[in-house]
This record gives sequence, structure tokens and C-alpha cells, in this order.
Amino acid sequence: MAEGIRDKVAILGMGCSRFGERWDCSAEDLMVESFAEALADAGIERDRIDAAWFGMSVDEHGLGKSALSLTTALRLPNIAATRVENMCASGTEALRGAVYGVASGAYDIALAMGVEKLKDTGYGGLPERTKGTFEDLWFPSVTAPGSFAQFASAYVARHGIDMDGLKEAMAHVSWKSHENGSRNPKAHLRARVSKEKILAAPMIAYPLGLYDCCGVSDGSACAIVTTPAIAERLGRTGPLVTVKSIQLALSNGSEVGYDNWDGSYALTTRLASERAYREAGIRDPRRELDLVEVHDCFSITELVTMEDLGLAEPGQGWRAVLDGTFDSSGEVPCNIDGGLKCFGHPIGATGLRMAYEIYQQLRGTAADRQLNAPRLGLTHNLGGYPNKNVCSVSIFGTC
Ligand SMILES: CC(=O)CC(=O)SCCNC(=O)CCNC(=O)[C@H](O)C(C)(C)COP(=O)(O)OP(=O)(O)OC[C@H]1O[C@@H](n2cnc3c(N)ncnc32)[C@H](O)[C@@H]1OP(=O)(O)O
Repeated sequence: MAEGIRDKVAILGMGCSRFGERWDCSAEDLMVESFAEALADAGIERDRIDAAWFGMSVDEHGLGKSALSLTTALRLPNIAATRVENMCASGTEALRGAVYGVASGAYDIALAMGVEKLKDTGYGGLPERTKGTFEDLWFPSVTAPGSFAQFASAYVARHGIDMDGLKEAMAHVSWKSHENGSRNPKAHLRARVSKEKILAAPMIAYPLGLYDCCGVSDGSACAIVTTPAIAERLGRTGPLVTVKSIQLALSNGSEVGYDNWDGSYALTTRLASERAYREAGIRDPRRELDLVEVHDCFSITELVTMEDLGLAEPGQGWRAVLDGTFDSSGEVPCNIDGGLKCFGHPIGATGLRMAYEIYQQLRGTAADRQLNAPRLGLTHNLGGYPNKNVCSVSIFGTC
């Protein structure tokens, strides 16, 4: 029976670029920025890295879908490197490759890098033609805000609450993200915004207004991983952060193909989190998890995800949000770094950016955002649309 990866791999170093509108930088510059931080944090030279995984989602490369853009940008020493793509879970997919490579014993030290340079492409949530570097990207009939907005209408229909009540809870989610983002020097959108302003904002896709949407950002994040024994031999100081679980669940068509999914929740989040909790040995996530970083591409996604992860009862997530359960001072702080909403959402970097925040928090290096001695944190990505998606759930800990 497969025994999983629990505690077989430790994070030796992590880095994250500043996110935002980085017109002055190339994707290579962004990768060098996060890689330099991760190397310094790991305390190793680049030639100690045995293998690399590279997550990127939107852009086609002139070099095909290889990882050459990574190995040339970082001048990696002719090692094995693989590009992976799994929508918004691409960064976590890169981390999964690196962690599994080390856990299998094939490599001592591996790198996971995620990057996306979205602003240059014109990518965004509105329905229009966008430009890739080499290929036009064209979403003629569906947009991300339009698709995720349907979570909200399905949620009110299923749970019999009114849309005004739900909008208030969604405004709380966005208000919290802006509060958290304002304390993060690497975040893209750092302005604090009142709930009144959030509720009065222009509509993007009913009922999602401007502040219910994540930003469109450039950025990169990376991790260098190894075994706990090698980390110790390398003289790693401070709390050792290990990977407790990484699980993925992908839609198989049942949401759209059968009639028992009503659109008010993400089936894959429920499946991936059940598996992740089992692998990590977690029985009561709300009590055991000290913080979570979830895929708040839209405020309603965060709210629904709290229920799908078992952090709120079905139909009660909106109340828990309004009670402050997921605020920075709440029972389970969520998206303490600003989340996709305010840190930004350069798609291939997002999963690793979330891991970066958990890593900082567990090591006690999160500066103004530091929580009181957290020991266990979770990251969650939902790529694609509610009716057909890739979900990843990862758990990291120091215990
Ligand atoms: C992809 C998957 O697999 C799954 C997913 O994650 S789905 C999510 C994918 N990502 C998206 O859909 C992105 C959604 N967001 C957007 O498209 C855009 O932010 C938007 C359409 C909501 C607004 O874009 P826009 O109207 O072109 O705004 P833009 O011209 O860039 O900026 C105007 C101002 O609003 C601000 N702004 C832009 N987006 C903002 C946002 N989401 N929240 C707060 N402020 C925002 C800008 O900072 C700017 O402020 P200043 O005037 O003070 O400089």
C-alpha cells in the first residue's frame, strides 16, 4: 500500500518576487529575483540542485513546452528539468514534482519554480481577445468572473439565504484581503478598502464587483526542497518545515455530465482535502490547522472553499466569515498575505506563493503579518472553472 510522502521532504529555502505590474521586468528577471532569495535562504550554491520542475500556465513558449526557459534564465548546471502545467495548480504541480523527486530518493535537492508574466499578454477576466507571446488566446463565450459568479447564485439557491446577505459576507472576504495585503510589501494591491466602497463598486459579473475579483499580476515564487536529514547536515537552523501532504483531484466530467451537482460547491476541493487530511493525519481541520492560503480568485470562491475544506458547516460559511473566523485575528486565519485578491495571481506562481507564506509563518519570519507560533498550514488551488477544474491541497508543518 502506498505510504505517501508525509515528513519525507523538508523545505530548505524559498523565495518570492514582488508581485504586481512589473512592466520593467521579463519573466526571466522575475525568476532570478525569487531564485536569488531562495538560494540565499537555503544557504547552498546553485550547482547543489539536482533537478528542477517549472510551472507556468498561460503562455506558449517559442521553445515549445519544455523547461528550457527556466534552465537558461537561472543558468542551472545542465540538470534534469521538466515543465508542468495544470492551470491554477501549476505552481503546486511544480512543487509536487520536486517533492516527489526527493521523496523517491532519485534526487537530494530539487527546485520548484512558478512564474507568469500576465500584464504583457493583456490577460484578464473580461471577455476579449488576449495576446500570448506567440499565440492569440481566445475565450469567446466564458469568462472567469462570469463562471465563478455562478457559485454565488447556486449558493443562495441551495441554502435559502438572500443575495444581499451573501454580498455582505463576500464584502467581508475582500475587505479582509485588502487589510492583509496592506501589510505585505510584496503584494500587488496594497490599498485598504472599506466595505461600503466594495459594495458600491462597478459590477464585473453579477454579483461580483471589482473588489470581489483578484488582480491581474506578474510574479514568480520558488522552493528548494531536500530530505530532513540533508537539511540537518547542511546546518539548517530554525524550525524545519516539512511537507505533510500534496494531493490533487481533477474533474472527470461528472459535474457537467450528471445532474447531482448543483454548482454551489467544488467537488474536487472536497475530494483533494479529504485525501490531504488523511495523508497528513489531520482529523479535525478547523481545530488543527493554524492558517490556510486558499484560491480566492473571487470572494465567493474563498467563502465556498471554507465549507469544502471542512472549516465551516455547509451553508454556514457566510456566517463564519461575518463572525471573523477567517480574519487575521480569527480562529483560522485565511490568506494572511493578501491572497490572490491582493498579493496577486500570476497563475503559474500562485501555488508556490501560497507555500511561501505558510513557510514564512511557520518559521516565524512573516514580519508584520506574523501569527502566534503556527505549526500547521494548508494551501489550496482551484484551476479552471467550478464545473471542470484542477484542485490541489497541500499541508506543511513543523511538528
Ligand atoms: C485561471 C484559472 O484556472 C482559475 C482562476 O484563478 S480564475 C481567475 C483568473 N483571473 C482573473 O479572472 C482576473 C480577474 N480580474 C480582472 O480581470 C481585473 O482585475 C478586472 C477586470 C476586475 C479589473 O480590470 P480593469 O478594469 O482592466 O482594471 P485596470 O485598468 O487594470 O485598473 C484600474 C484600477 O483598478 C485597480 N484594480 C484593477 N483590478 C483590481 C482588483 N481586482 N481589485 C482591486 N483593484 C483593482 C487598479 O489597481 C487600478 O487602480 P488605479 O487606477 O488606482 O491605478
